[in-house]
Parts: sequence; C-alpha cells; structure tokens
Amino acid sequence: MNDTAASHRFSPAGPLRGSIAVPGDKSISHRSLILGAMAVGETRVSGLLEGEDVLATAAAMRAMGADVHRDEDATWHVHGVGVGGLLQPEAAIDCGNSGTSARLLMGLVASHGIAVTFTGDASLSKRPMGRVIDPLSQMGARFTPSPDGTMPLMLEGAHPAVPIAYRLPVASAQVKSAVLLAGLNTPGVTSVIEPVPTRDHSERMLRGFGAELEIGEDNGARVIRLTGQVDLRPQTLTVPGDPSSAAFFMVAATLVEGSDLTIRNVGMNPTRAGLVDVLRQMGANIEDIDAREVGGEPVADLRVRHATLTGIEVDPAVAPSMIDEFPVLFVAAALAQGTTVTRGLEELRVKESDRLATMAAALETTGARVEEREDGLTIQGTGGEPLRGSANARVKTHLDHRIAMSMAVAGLVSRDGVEVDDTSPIATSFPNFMALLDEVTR
Ligand SMILES: O=C(O)C1=C[C@@H](OP(=O)(O)O)[C@@H](O)[C@H](O)C1
Ligand SMILES: C=C(OP(=O)(O)O)C(=O)O
Repeated sequence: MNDTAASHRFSPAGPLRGSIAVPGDKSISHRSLILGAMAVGETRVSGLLEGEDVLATAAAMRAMGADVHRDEDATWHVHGVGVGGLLQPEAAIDCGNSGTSARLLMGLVASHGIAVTFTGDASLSKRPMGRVIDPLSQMGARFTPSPDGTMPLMLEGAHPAVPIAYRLPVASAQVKSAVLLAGLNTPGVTSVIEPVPTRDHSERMLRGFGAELEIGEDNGARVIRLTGQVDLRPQTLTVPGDPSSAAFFMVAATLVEGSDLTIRNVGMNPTRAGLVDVLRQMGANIEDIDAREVGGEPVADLRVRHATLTGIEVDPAVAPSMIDEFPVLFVAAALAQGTTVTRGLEELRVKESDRLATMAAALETTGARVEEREDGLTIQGTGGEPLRGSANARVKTHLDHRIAMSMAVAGLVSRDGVEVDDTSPIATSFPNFMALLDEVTR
C-alpha cells in the first residue's frame, strides 16, 4: 500500500435508523452531461452526482467545447455544441477511474473529425477497450491502443462515419451506448442488437432529448435503431438517487439487528433493480413507499428493516440488472443462513478490479467461507453470526470503490471490524458515503 492511501477500520456498529437520500445516479449523470453537450442551448441538471467519475466526464465535455458549470444551488448548466460540433481538445482526456466516461466518450468522438488521446488511472488502464474498438472501427474510427487493446489510446474519429448494425457480443450498456452515441453524428440508421437487455438509460434519455430512436424486437433480441444527424433539444433534468449506492445501505440495514432505515428517492428502473428482488428472495424486508416517476425514470422510497437472510441460487439472468451490486450481495450472502451460489458473472472480472477474486480474498480475511469459481462465488453464510476474521488482516481494494464500500458493510457485522487499505476510490461514485454511514449508525 502506498503512504497516501486512506486506510480505514470499519467497526461493528449499532442499528441503522432514520431517513437518508443517496447521491444521484452515476449512469444518468454521465449521460446528462454528454447529451446536454450534444444539444444546442442550455440543459439544466439537478441532483447530478458530483463524484470523480462524473466530474471526469464534465471536464471532457468542457475540453471538447461545451460550457459546463455548477451554480450555488448545485444545479448544473450545460451549453452544448450540437450534434457534430465537438472541438478538438488541446490535451489528452483523462477519464480517471471511470469506464463509463472512457467508453461513452470514445463513442461520441468516433463520428467527429477530431483526434483524441484517452488516459486513465492504473485500474482503467487494465480494462478491455476492444469491446468498443471493434464496433467503432467498423464505423470508420481509427484506434491506436496500448499493446493489449487498453488505454492509453489514441482515437481518430471518422467524418462522415458509416452506420452499422451491431450485435452486442457482451451484455454491456457501455458498449451499446458507445455505438448509439457514435450514431448521433452518423448519416443513416445505426442499430444495436441486444440479446440480453442491459440498463436502458441511454435509450430513455436520447428520446427525451429528441433523438429519433425506435426500439423493436427480433427473435427475442432487443433492437435499437437510431437515425443520425438529428438535432437534440436541451432538457431540464432531475437525476434520481443511485440504486447502486443505495445498495450498501439496503444490505447494511438488512444485516444489522434493530435497523429500520428509509432510503428516499431511489431509482427503480427494472434494468437496475435486480438486487432488491434478490434480497427479497433471500428474506429481506424491503418496502417500496410512494412509487412514482421522476424525469422519465421510476423512483421509490425504500424502507428497509433488519431480517434474517437465507442463501439462494441467484438466477444468472438477473446479473445485468444488478451488475455493480454483486460485491455487496456477497457480503449479504456471507451472513445468510446456508449457501448462496452465483453464476454467469464473468463480466465482474473486468470491472475496476477483478471483483470475483477481490471479493473472495476480502471475505476470506473476515473468516467467511468462500469458493471462487470462474464465473461466480459460492458462499457459506454464518446464519447471522458476526464475521470473525483475523483482527489485523487488511482488505485490498485494488482501486475499486465498490469493494471498499462492500467491506465497510462487512465491518458493521464483524466481531473485530474490517480494515480497508484504501477508501479514497469511494469518492469516484459516492463522496459522502462515510458521512452517511456515520449519520445512520450514530
Ligand atoms: O452504462 C453504464 O453507465 C454502466 C454500465 C455497466 O458497465 P458495463 O456496460 O461494462 O456492463 C456498469 O457496470 C457501470 O457501472 C455503468
Ligand atoms: C463498473 C463501474 O463503473 P465504470 O465501468 O464506469 O468504471 C462501477 O461503478 O461499478
């Protein structure tokens, strides 16, 4: 561990009580800035997630010509350049830790006549970019990646780009969105065929901004067709709370005895809400209150009370709808009665860290019984007994915010606490996580 890393011991703590709101949805925040930058006129965004990942996207949009600023009321204002209007940035675009920034922005640049170098931190520089390089090269963009098809890479956009019909080889909303964003400035119809549905924020928001987008079905696959070179209209947006951030509090309140916590304004888009279903199947007590729609997305307040969980076999089909929630689900499984089996999770190996290997190692430091397989983990739960690891073991987070927050939750339900080597990545997606955790356990 380096000396600047912020290590922290998460100690066992009392019930979680009260009512909280989590920050804005990360996926929707990135897209608000990107689509705002593609519209001519002023887009206003309230509830934007002010985490490092989204701020990297904001800086990128500024570097390519949009005016992006925040006012004192935390409303963000984006004055866009219009479809086709991106300017040549003067320096490399640094995406930090954010896969979403990197892949979506590559899509956007791919159909503009500019050349952009994309860089990122040590974690992002290991993640596969071939998945966007393939379709965007078919559209005419030229890539010079690092030797393993990774970042840093240079991208020369194609102008005009060539429309394609692309069948997604991996269930990835980032790849789908990269192709659709490239399609915005491509003449004709760009299609994405999605055999396994993934989060649909790009489709919902593109429509909201006035893009010509049709969604159909072909042999059980979703087909999204976007007509390019149509002007986008600026919008006034409200970003709902991030279900992926609410997840840590849902699991913590479920596991800690005596908890009764309300999490307000949580995005409940069915392509994101898989964790709520899986926790309910395990016996969790999660009540939706006041289900409503905010900014074209379903939202609810969730009241979560302590419950005893039972291990289950998690249906691999739900994976895309809770892809970022598996690390914290593994913590829930470690406290459940009996065995939880997860499968079909190969994608977790190419996130900010290899989340199967990192979580297996992290949970083992807490004494949990975990078997790592190629496509998932099998976990024998304690039946509610606190985790009892070696008191001075330290969890390695490998620059992965979700590992740090999941193991913070594990600390609450451990005998001696859990020492996390580096909490600084939490700021990428949930800057006030530690403050909220203190507030609800006080
Ligand atoms: O499109 C998005 O906003 C995201 C898609 C998912 O990635 P993949 O597309 O790689 O599955 C998810 O893990 C990431 O946190 C955000
Ligand atoms: C995988 C994630 O994000 P990204 O791909 O944007 O780095 C995440 O937030 O869990």
